[in-house]
Amino acid sequence: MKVLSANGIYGNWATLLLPLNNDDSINYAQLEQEIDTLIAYEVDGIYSNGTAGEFYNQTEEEFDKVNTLLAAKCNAAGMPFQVGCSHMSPEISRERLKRAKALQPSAIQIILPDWFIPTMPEIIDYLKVMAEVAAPIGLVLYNPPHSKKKLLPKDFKEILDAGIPLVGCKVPGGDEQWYEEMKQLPVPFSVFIPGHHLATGVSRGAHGAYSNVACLNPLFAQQWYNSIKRGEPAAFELETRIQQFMNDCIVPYIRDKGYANQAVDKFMAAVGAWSPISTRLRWPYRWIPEEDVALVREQCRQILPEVFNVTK
Ligand SMILES: CC(=O)N[C@H]1[C@H]([C@H](O)[C@H](O)CO)O[C@](O)(C(=O)O)C[C@@H]1O
Repeated sequence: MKVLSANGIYGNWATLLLPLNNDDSINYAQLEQEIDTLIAYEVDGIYSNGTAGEFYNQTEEEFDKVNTLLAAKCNAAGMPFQVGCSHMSPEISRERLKRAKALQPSAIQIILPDWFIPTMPEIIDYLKVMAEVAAPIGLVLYNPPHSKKKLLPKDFKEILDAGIPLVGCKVPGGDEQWYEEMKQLPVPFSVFIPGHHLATGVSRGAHGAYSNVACLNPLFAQQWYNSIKRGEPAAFELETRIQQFMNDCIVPYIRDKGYANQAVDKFMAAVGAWSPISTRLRWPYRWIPEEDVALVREQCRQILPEVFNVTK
């Protein structure tokens, strides 16, 4: 694929959920099907090895296999894709990055080193080396809500002022003030915020979402983004209901029952019923039982009937 600059990275990007068999091995047949479906739905882009792709829990062989598959299909279809080279270990991440380059992704995602909290000079040094390895492919910095070092707008400014050619970020977002400060970054920068805040986020200057709504149903999420882009007021009304569904039916699994964010992403995919991927997460993380799907699907049908009515 052609390399994307900051302005080319926008819209509704779908994460590649890691399909697992009951023995925790990867179900590659389901993975292929998942990629084919996302391509057929014409999402704005697909990315691998985010949290919901369980990047932190794959062997190097699995990493290569998952991403080779994704690259072959996306390159053939002309679908923009990003490879997640994120890893808690800087060394493993750098090696993943070297191998991912050969797959010709549109961009590459990384996280910050994740054992001892890195200082700003260490962060800049890390990103400088990673950007050199990645060039001419751009880097997107994934700074999740649970990151040990949470980057503020001023930190992104410091990184960009130091000449690090990051093309974008994937962050939890913030209030109006946060959006204002992100708008003032010194270079074009692709700011991606959580999926269920997309209408408001785009209205405040965000470029898109590496989206949890796409976990629920990628086609629904894409049509919502298209409506946001057309400036339709209905897109905001829909956002209210998406957030109602998230708050009432999904957040309690994280807040009250202690499930991981990625458990919820896979659960939402099962609720949306667009793929046969199970709710299972790799050891030792707990996943939400399949038995919960039917009830939440019913609740979702009440709040968001569109999820089950979308057609191309
Ligand atoms: C709310 C939301 O959209 N969550 C999404 C997050 C955030 O984009 C990211 O953590 C930045 O906040 O990324 C994922 O975990 C991922 O990459 O697999 C998918 C998940 O659905």
